[in-house]
Amino acid sequence: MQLKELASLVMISQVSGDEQVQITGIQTDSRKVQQGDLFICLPGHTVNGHDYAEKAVASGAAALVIQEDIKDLKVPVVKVKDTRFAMAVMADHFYGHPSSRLKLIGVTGTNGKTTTTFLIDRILEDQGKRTGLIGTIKMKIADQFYEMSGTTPEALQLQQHLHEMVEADTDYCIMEVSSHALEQGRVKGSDFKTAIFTNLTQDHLDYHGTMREYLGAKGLFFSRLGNTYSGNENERRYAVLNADDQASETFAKLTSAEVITYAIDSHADLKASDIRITSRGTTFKVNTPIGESEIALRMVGKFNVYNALAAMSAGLIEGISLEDLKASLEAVQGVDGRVETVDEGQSFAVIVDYAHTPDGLENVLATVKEFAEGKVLCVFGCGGDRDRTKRPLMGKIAAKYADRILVTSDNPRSENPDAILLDIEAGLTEDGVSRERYELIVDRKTAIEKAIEMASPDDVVLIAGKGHETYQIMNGVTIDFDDRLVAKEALRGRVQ
Ligand SMILES: CC(=O)N[C@H]1[C@@H](OP(=O)(O)OP(=O)(O)OC[C@H]2O[C@@H](n3ccc(=O)[nH]c3=O)[C@H](O)[C@@H]2O)O[C@H](CO)[C@@H](O)[C@@H]1O[C@H](C)C(=O)N[C@@H](C)C(=O)N[C@H](CCC(=O)O)C(=O)O
Ligand SMILES: Nc1ncnc2c1ncn2[C@@H]1O[C@H](COP(=O)(O)OP(=O)(O)OP(=O)(O)O)[C@@H](O)[C@H]1O
Ligand SMILES: N[C@H](CCC[C@H](N)C(=O)O)C(=O)O
Ligand SMILES: [Mg+2]
Repeated sequence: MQLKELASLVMISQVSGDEQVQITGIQTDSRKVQQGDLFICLPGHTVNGHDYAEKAVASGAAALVIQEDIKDLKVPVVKVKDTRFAMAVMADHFYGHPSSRLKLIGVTGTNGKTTTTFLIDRILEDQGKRTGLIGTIKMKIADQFYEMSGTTPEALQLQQHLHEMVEADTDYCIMEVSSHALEQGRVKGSDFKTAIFTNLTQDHLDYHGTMREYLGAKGLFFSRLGNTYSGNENERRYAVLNADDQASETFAKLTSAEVITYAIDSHADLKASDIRITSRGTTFKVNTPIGESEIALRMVGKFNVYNALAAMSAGLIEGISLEDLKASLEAVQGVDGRVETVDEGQSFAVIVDYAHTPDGLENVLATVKEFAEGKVLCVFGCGGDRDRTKRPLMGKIAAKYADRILVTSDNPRSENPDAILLDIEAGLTEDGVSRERYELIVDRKTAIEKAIEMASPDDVVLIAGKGHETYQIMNGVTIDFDDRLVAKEALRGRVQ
């Protein structure tokens, strides 16, 4: 493709040099540039991509896209106002508008994105569809799996992955859309058929600043949806909203797509009732626009009823029958690291969960409390280089629900691990929790071993925060660490 074809996508752009130069790839990381690539310089949060322009040229970049002037460049240059915007539209064009060649379903919200995408994936696969999945745990293209380093890829990688899915003949891509992604325009250029909202509670205030800004970022997903709607079958767009979350009112007003609601407490198109939770699963009744059903999930927790309702809504949009939705949802064993039990035949329960926000922790602790016959022991921490204000809140929640609390490390990253524990302790002790009820143990392995050692028959040990993660990032170094394996080892070593 010629440079001028890509440059013409951005109205306010200026090309210097040969605009007929051939572009064979697009890259935003100088370390990955190959001969013939177009290197797009992104301003960045830590470093400035413009500083790597020369390196990119030395590695073979055929042309550059910049938003800041760079002197003495030896290749053609396109100057634009916003290289992130240019990246999104150029990548979408370069890869042949992949999002218009498959059905794209996106899930946003503070908690429940991964779980909901997995449920939708299962529902569609059971209909014989070829699916792609992009999110926190993995990327899937038909039957191939790939490691992911974040939740929502940058626009360039996203368009590339969608293109790979089109090439692999997938009918759908179901993806998680994080608030960071929305704020940074990572999904610009992606045409979603269905946009799903799970919930909005506190997280990521380090990045968004206030809940208002965080709400604004999520709102971008719905305001950009359905603007081309004309009644044509292929142009129909849907916003699936959780009516029990007040943010949904805002999103319903922002979108021109058809709104479908789900809820447990409020009036909604899909409404669940008669929820029953045991240590083995959750049953509920559901009223939908096409009839009633009774569902027995193998997944534990009221929050999973919300995730199931969101997934059912996506299924109904695709014309799937209630019987089939029920069969698919009931077949799901669970999602990796989400309320996952570790069973070595012990007399108490050990559960690993990915709750890493105040709301997530409160939900999972409330769920565990509901079926625990003995004490609840909770091992958890809070991530470093992330929202600090959630630390005391999570401490307070642990004190409210758990009988014994072991505060420990959860990816302290570049921060002092002891200082993070003290931030959590400040909230934990706010309501006068006694000193015997909690301990601060920086080493996560020791904390897990201790909780397992302390447990009595019928107790529940909840290890929260890392779920499927297989690493711990401490002092900037990443080491292998898997809560489930550590718990297994500790259970095997325990004197029963
Ligand atoms: C705050 C944030 O979102 N940062 C993302 C951002 O990094 P950045 O802007 O700091 O990039 P940078 O490192 O300054 O580099 C700027 C430019 O220089 C280029 N560069 C850099 C070095 C070099 O040698 N050569 C070179 O060309 C880089 O490729 C980049 O284009 O762009 C990078 C490349 O796309 C991302 O990897 C990075 O995610 C970081 C690692 C991150 O931790 N992000 C988290 C907060 C995040 O986005 N999380 C959400 C999930 C949250 C949730 O919902 O729970 C997610 O969607 O993953
Ligand atoms: N609908 C929900 N509402 C509240 N909490 C939930 C919900 N679903 C899951 N959780 C809790 O949040 C944790 C994370 O769930 P999940 O991985 O599905 O969310 P996510 O939105 O993908 O998270 P992330 O932003 O880190 O990718 C679960 O382990 C569970 O404790
Ligand atoms: N997507 C979330 C995951 C947090 C998981 C937790 N284990 C942590 O490291 O804080 C984030 O990057 O903020
Ligand atoms: Mg996720």
